[in-house]
Amino acid sequence: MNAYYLQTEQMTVGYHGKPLIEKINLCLRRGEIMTLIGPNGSGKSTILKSIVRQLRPLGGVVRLEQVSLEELSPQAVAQKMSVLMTDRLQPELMTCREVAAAGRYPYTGKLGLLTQRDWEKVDEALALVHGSALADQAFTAISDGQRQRVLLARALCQEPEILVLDEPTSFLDIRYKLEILSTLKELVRQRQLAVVLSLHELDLAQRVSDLVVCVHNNAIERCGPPEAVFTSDYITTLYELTQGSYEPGYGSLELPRVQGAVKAFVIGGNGEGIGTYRRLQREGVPFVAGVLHENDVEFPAARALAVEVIAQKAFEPIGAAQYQQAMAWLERCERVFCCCETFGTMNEPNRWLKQAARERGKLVDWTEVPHGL
Ligand SMILES: Nc1ncnc2c1ncn2[C@@H]1O[C@H](COP(=O)(O)OP(=O)(O)OP(=O)(O)O)[C@@H](O)[C@H]1O
Repeated sequence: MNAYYLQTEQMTVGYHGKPLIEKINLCLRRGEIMTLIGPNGSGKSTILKSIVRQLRPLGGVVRLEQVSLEELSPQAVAQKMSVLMTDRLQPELMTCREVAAAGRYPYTGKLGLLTQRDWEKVDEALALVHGSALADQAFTAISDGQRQRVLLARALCQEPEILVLDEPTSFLDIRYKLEILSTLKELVRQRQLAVVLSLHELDLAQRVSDLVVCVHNNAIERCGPPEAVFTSDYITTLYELTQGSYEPGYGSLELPRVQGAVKAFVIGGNGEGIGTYRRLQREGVPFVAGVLHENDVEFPAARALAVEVIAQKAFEPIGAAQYQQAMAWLERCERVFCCCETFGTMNEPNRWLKQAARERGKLVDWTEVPHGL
């Protein structure tokens, strides 16, 4: 049986004896990634700090392989668990290689001397996070993102069985965000690590996590696989979104649609309309989109940003009713944008719409439209 590696049983966390979240029960196996999400100040870091003993839980037990952390020596814990928290470390006069090497101390003797083998592990870990070139630079003289990678190397060369990371991707540019999360995913697969982390990037959380834990309203409000958590309705509730919307398919956010008298009609399809919808939104132009198949990749963006979307059921040719509805809007609008170059049997009426717009002198070449339509 694949037993749980990490378990929190009725763990209550908080500060100065005052509970913030009570009776938290979380379970994680090796080979799995658990991600904590939730709004600022909801308690993600507090939970992580309590798991790693930086903060003493106010109640309950944290177990590693069924053994309470209280019963394990600090060195035994350090050989199993590496931690990367957001606290800004400012070690004076240390090179990045020396900072990363601190991860090896659970394995050194009393004098803390590193062997050749230890240094090899340090260099391997630096290479894993693409930090080899930073090795001899002063830790205080590199960027926040570079520092984050060196600290991850420190956590990795500790050769843990479980990694606990608080917002490991903050400060990283998109390349390193992707690289760090892919490295983590690979380590989880190859070394059967267990990983607990907190993330603010919902799109990344959706892609890397086996389990997502939602922290909100002083509770673990929901916990489950990403498919169960990342629904538009729930993410709106979790983050108390009052503006814009969340699109679960891509894990993306859209700004609120522009309301008001409709000025433009967009003939979309094939994903090519998304850029136009966003530009009209940015420029404050209320628009209608159509005729779009409900399974078109751009349908969610159109639904989020257009005043109205004229939709056709998936896999069905555009029907007469939808075409007439679109024509009625087209007649009323000042401008028509067509993002499609190609038409087929399923969207032939969109070609007629484009032709109608051209005949009425309404068809706009987007590239020639000045800003502030
Ligand atoms: N040392 C502390 N003493 C007392 N209260 C604290 C302390 N640190 C954090 N808190 C409070 O605990 C609550 C949870 O904070 P925490 O840092 O765990 O949230 P978070 O979900 O990690 O937030 P963020 O997404 O902004 O990092 C907040 O209300 C915060 O003000």
